[in-house]
Amino acid sequence: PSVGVVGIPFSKGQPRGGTEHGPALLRDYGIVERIQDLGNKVTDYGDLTLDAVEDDKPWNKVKNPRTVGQANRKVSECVSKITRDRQIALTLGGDHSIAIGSIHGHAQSCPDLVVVWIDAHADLNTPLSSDSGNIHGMPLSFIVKEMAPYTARLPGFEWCQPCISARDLIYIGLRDVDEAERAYMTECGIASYSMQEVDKYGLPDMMERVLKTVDPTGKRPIHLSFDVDAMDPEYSPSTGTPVHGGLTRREMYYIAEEIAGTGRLSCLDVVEVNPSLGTEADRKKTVRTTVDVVSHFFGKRREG
Ligand SMILES: CN[C@](CCCC[B-](O)(O)O)(CCN1CCCCC1)C(=O)O
Ligand SMILES: [Mn+2]
Ligand SMILES: [Mn+2]
Ligand SMILES: [Mn+2]
Repeated sequence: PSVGVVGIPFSKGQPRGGTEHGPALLRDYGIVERIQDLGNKVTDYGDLTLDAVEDDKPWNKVKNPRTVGQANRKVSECVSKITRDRQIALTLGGDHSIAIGSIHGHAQSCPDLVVVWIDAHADLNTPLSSDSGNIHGMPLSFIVKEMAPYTARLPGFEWCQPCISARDLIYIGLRDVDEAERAYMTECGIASYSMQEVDKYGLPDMMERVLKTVDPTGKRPIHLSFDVDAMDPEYSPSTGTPVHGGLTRREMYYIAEEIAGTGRLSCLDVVEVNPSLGTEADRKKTVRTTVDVVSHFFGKRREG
């Protein structure tokens, strides 16, 4: 298959500087070559140029709304182009707010996509419900149509229309969900396989249920949004919002191999690697694990 890689050096969806260096670090550790060596045809589109918007005052408590909105408009245009050319888009973040643009852009060329969101968090707060005001905790509230009654239109997001239904979204790995997010998930009927279900069903059964729930006909393009904090901090310590009790390296390999096995992966976001956090050893461990996991999304199989 052919893959289009784009770096999204962005950190304004959250307060910890460093995620803007994610794309460079992932490239330094050979993420492009690893995918090429697996027989994929890879086009590297380089990094987007993302500027801060002057005088970008908060909206209520929400920080950097115009800067995040403007950046995601560029992400949407880029991902729309890559997926329109029938390439699998690989977006290298950057914080998770970039998923607003990547799903929006992907949906322009693949309107029947489904979203598998692998994360410790639901990222379903709205500009009104968020206690942090960090947009990386809100991306899905801009994207899920059923969230419209609970959210607000922000300056900088005039271009962004919700583009998926709640039934086209499913979570894996949740273990730190805010009260409001839990309520929205119930209200909108969004399916989720938290770490409790991972333990209850075990990965093989769970992955079968995940794919049957969100794509029963087994025909729809998959948008996989991978927040590295879904993994246990033992494997990915250098990330902004680590939560204990996460997925192991082996579990991520299995999930990635199952998704790759569908042959329908159409866009993969890899977000929230923050090289500025933790020790040098933490940084190395985080990026090496992430590059390894990504190779399993693009054809690496332990069976050979
Ligand atoms: C759980 N929601 C948080 C974290 C969002 C993480 C975003 B991700 O992209 O990394 O997944 C935390 C909200 N607060 C809960 C109460 C204690 C302080 C943080 C938020 O800021 O909305
Ligand atoms: Mn996230
Ligand atoms: Mn997260
Ligand atoms: Mn995170």
